[in-house]
Amino acid sequence: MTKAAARKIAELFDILKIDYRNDHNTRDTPERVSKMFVYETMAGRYDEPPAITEFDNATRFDQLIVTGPIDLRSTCAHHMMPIYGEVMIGILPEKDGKIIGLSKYDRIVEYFGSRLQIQEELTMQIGDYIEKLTKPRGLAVRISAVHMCKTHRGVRSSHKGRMVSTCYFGSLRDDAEMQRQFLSECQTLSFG
Ligand SMILES: Nc1nc2c(ncn2[C@@H]2O[C@H](COP(=O)(O)OP(=O)(O)OP(=O)(O)O)[C@@H](O)[C@H]2O)c(=O)[nH]1
Repeated sequence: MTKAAARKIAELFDILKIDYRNDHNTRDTPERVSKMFVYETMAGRYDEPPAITEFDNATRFDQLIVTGPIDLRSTCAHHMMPIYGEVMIGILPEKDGKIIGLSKYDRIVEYFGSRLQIQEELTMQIGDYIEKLTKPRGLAVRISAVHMCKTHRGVRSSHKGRMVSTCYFGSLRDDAEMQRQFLSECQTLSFG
């Protein structure tokens, strides 16, 4: 796949009149970009989802857990420009359910970020995956991100401008008080 993609990127460079054959800086760029797509920025399309260790909820802990900020690195589906930001995840565990290792939330974000995305779908995909895996009582996924397709081209908006998207699952969907608690924890974690 990397070899075939590198050939096509070289073809694109020819069309764009980028002389990668003679310019020492771009000589290996078709191969580099190809490897970056396959092994890095779009790896989530080709790799298996991360292995998730599940534990019994031995102490029957059923209060809100919030983890974050988890760094988000993704790529916009429309212009293939970077999306970067932070993800906060809130979990209301089921007393008789499963809990997963804390680091696995970061791995799940990395996995779904490593492909062409729009933020709304990314938010849902992370939530759906965690919900199916652990069946918590409630779940919240909140993403705050900068879209470089807006800051580095097109409208060239402020780098401070972010998009925030939040998805609630299970009992958190209709529990305004618990949503407030989640948002308050997000604020605490964001500002240390
Ligand atoms: N809702 C949503 N919109 C996004 C996201 N990422 C990019 N967009 C927007 O999707 C649109 C891209 O489609 P077009 O309007 O066809 O692209 P364009 O003509 O190059 O638009 P401009 O960016 O305004 O120059 C732009 O308005 C982007 O700002 C996202 O994650 N969610």
